[in-house]
Amino acid sequence: MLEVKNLTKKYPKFNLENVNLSLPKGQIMGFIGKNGAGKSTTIKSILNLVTPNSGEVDIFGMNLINHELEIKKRIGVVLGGIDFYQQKKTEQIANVMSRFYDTWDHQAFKKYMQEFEIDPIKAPKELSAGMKVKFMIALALSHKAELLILDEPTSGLDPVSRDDLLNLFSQIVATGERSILFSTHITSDIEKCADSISYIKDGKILKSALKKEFMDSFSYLKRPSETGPLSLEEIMIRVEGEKHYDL
Ligand SMILES: Nc1ncnc2c1ncn2[C@@H]1O[C@H](COP(=O)(O)OP(=O)(O)OP(=O)(O)O)[C@@H](O)[C@H]1O
Repeated sequence: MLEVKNLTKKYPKFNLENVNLSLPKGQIMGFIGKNGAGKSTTIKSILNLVTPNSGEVDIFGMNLINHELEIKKRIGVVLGGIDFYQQKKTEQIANVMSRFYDTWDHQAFKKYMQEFEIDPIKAPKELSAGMKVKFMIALALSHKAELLILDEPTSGLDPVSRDDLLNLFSQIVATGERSILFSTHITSDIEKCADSISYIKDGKILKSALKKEFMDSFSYLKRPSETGPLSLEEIMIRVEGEKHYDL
């Protein structure tokens, strides 16, 4: 579904260096890293929303630069909230969206809106944070997006809404036909639903692997007294190290 090869993006004070990621069909990849590690920069570079300095992105087996329109019709993207058409009803937004996608299925859209309990006459500004993400997902599923890329979709959600959204992710990929890449710094989100984990630190991928292999690869961080496996939170905290303030 998604192959990222040696993606590099240079900002004046930050470098994204040789990012490699591989996401097969039917899987969820959790993309984790602390604030400022480069998660959003990676996602924007993958989508060509910022121009990478080098590297290649293939989606559905096609090069993104050569087939951008074709590929983007088949993906759904959620980057933060909804900052368009704040005043329009969600159903009016769907009508606009439907014109861009020849795969648009309006019956499916109505069904998703019912399933997700989103009122079609509400405007985005009247939706809660969780509802906004679900509305964006309803739009993506209605144009039959096969790959969903979401930047911190669970940030700002309460534990119940987060759990609900993560269950939805699992159900979206359950048929084996769709894949999801989502970034977060909430480790429990990843533990709950990701098949694979990619960990970015200071602009470099520290490890990208299936969940078990990923967790096992950090067992060297265990202290002698610890017998059970480390949680992802413990792994992150130990990898990042303690900061000492000179107060
Ligand atoms: N447009 C830009 N111009 C210059 N530097 C930028 C730009 N966008 C991001 N950066 C820098 O790139 C680095 C990585 O930022 P990025 O937003 O990718 O991190 P992140 O992992 O998504 O963080 P967070 O979890 O806080 O959202 C930061 O140091 C940031 O200041």
